[in-house]
Amino acid sequence: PHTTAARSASASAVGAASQGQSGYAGKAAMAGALGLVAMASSQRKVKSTRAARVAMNAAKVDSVCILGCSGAVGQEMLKCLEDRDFPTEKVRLFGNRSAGSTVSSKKFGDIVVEKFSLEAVQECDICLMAVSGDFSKEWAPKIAGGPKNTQVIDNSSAWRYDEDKPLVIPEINGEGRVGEPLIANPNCTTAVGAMALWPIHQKYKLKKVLMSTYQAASGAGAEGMAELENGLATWVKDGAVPKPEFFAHQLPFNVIPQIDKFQENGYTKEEMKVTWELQKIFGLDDDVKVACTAVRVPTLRAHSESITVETEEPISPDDVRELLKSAPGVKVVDEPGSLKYPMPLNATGNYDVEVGRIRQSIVFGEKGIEFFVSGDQLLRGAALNAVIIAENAVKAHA
Ligand SMILES: NC(=O)C1=CN([C@@H]2O[C@H](COP(=O)(O)OP(=O)(O)OC[C@H]3O[C@@H](n4cnc5c(N)ncnc54)[C@H](OP(=O)(O)O)[C@@H]3O)[C@@H](O)[C@H]2O)C=CC1
Ligand SMILES: N[C@@H](CC(=O)OP(=O)(O)O)C(=O)O
Repeated sequence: PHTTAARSASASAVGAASQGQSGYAGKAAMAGALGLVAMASSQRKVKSTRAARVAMNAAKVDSVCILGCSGAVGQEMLKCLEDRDFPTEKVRLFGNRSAGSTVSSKKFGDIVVEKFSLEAVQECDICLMAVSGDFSKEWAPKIAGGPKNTQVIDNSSAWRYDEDKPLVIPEINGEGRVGEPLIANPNCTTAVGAMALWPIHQKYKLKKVLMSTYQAASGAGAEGMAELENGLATWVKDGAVPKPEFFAHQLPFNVIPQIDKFQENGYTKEEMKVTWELQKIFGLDDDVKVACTAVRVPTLRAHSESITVETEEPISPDDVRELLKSAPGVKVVDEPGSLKYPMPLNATGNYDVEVGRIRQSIVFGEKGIEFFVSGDQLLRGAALNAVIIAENAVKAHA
């Protein structure tokens, strides 16, 4: 059946593809759209090609599954597995409303989306989870282990703050924990900022971090993207934006300074996630302070952040530029004279987080800098991060 979710997600992906994104970005969005269109229209049965059983210790696994394959993150996970030539014989897809539809994958063939069941997911070596935190709370611990010793890499916030569970950005703190049965992926805003902050912390030691964010509609999932697109399309047609159903307020022509629920201290949960998760991933001392203001903006994809840091050691913009040029997962885009700086449209569909506008802070002087980052939160903050963790797990078991 062609579900509402599949329809709106495919519309979103087509929209992203036609939003002026070039190269990988446009292609990625269009491929996602085509995949969902195929998923919706085709009921073809996938021929069962009984792959030779390859154990986890042969640098290639039998099967990887994506649980939540039709969502904003799940669709990108399949693209990452394809683009990175992930060492697996087979990819299986699980969903709820999308179950029964077919996704056409260039690399893995036609894949029929299966309804979630514990037994079916536990037939896979690795489960990439892109479902809600509540779903993950209930099912991730049951999935991890089982007859295939299934490893779960979870994108939700369910396990991030659990002391026993690794919270991993592979380029930062991935070593040593790749074999754990359940690994948590960070919040997308945290992951995008962390790519630039980690090299700075290692060299100059962070003392204070102040962040303001500009977060795209897709951060709220496929339905968030659809509401932004539909709102703009209706405004063009009728001259008015419909009442919001998904976001708390109208997003077109607006910005909303609330993402997730307010906490007792006046910050939102999204803002506190940045504090909690940078502390855990970087292993920050309690006296290093991190504060964030998280804002939803009417862009489709890629989160941007304005970041000010105070450091223990003197720091200069030129040194930071040089440092970040060789940092993994980072691309320095910092030529104000030729109007080159990070922007979400340019970061969309790219693995690297763009960093620019690097300048000495007039607040913190020689021990402070300010900069701007844009990174594709569906990739760096979710799908790509999870797939790199899984790649490292396969390599480690080889
Ligand atoms: N969007 C983002 O930028 C980021 C999201 N995350 C996290 O990743 C997770 C997924 O987010 P996102 O992709 O945006 O969400 P979406 O709302 O776009 O997608 C949700 C997915 O969950 C599936 N699902 C829901 N209920 C079930 C069920 N009972 N059984 C099987 N599948 C089910 C849906 O399947 P179906 O359509 O078939 O019903 C859909 O594929 C969330 O925990 C989110 O917090 C993390 C970082 C970034
Ligand atoms: N909350 C983020 C995306 C997200 O899903 O984050 P988390 O996985 O921490 O709930 C946003 O809306 O942009």
